[in-house]
Amino acid sequence: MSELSYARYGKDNIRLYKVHKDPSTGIQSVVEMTVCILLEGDIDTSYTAADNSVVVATDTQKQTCYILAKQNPVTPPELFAAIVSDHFVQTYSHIHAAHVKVIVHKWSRMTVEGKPHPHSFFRDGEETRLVEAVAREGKGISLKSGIKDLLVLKSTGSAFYGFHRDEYTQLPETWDRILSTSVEAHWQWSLFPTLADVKKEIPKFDQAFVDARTITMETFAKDNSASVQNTMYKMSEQILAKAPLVEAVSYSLPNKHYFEINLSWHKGLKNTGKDAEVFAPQSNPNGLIECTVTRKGPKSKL
Ligand SMILES: O=c1[nH]c(=O)c2[nH]c(=O)[nH]c2[nH]1
Repeated sequence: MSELSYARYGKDNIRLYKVHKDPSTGIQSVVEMTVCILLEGDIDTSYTAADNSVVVATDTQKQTCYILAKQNPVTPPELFAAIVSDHFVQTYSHIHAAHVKVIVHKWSRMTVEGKPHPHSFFRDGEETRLVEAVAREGKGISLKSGIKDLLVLKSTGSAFYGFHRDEYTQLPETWDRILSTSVEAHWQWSLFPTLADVKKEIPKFDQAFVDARTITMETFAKDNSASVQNTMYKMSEQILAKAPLVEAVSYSLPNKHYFEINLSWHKGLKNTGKDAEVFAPQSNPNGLIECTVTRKGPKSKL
């Protein structure tokens, strides 16, 4: 005998674009996102007994996403994700949880002849803004925000020495190395009891995103890094200090290695240590350093 242990279903890769047109100024603003919706609830019989009466079709979920985008603001993405997830648990008595992920794709306003252009945009980097909302019936809305694919590099100001050495160790210590990573960071908000509680905090979401991005970049640039581990901990601490409603910050940072190349075989060229100028960027393998940092003491309440 077998039984269904867990199930959820929905629509992934819902592509959505919304334009806001200000008739008084002619200025337009655009948002492009990718949405994933997954529903949980009393849906077991659709799997075990071919009972489709409990299925809110994934097409319905997609149409709902478009309708809610038309009827509500899509920014900040935390608000939109909360609205969509809350909708499913409020609307369907047999749906008890809705997971909504939003990826916001970057469109930055063009500067043309020195002025911000009213309706033209460009992609200045692949970095995305992320939100994961989970609405659970009677248990509130959980929100996790993030940033992903922010590629950074510093050409000095990073060391790595004093690490454990044994018969498996070949890596030399270094007091000056290249440090490069593709930043993925998330910050978990304290639980919001209702959608109205999310709405009360709207300005905090964009502020936290700007602060997290600025802290990440400034700490990366300014810290005389002892290791990826130590630098990412310093970033996390500062985000927690800036955003009182955030209860946990996590980072996932690949250490993208740049190897020195010994060119002494060619006419004694000096290209190692302090003379190193030409390096070989490595696509793999890479280090992968992760952490989650929370506040000490009792959990904060909203
Ligand atoms: O910052 C670093 N952390 C490590 O854990 C590690 N391991 C390694 O080989 N290089 C580095 N760099």
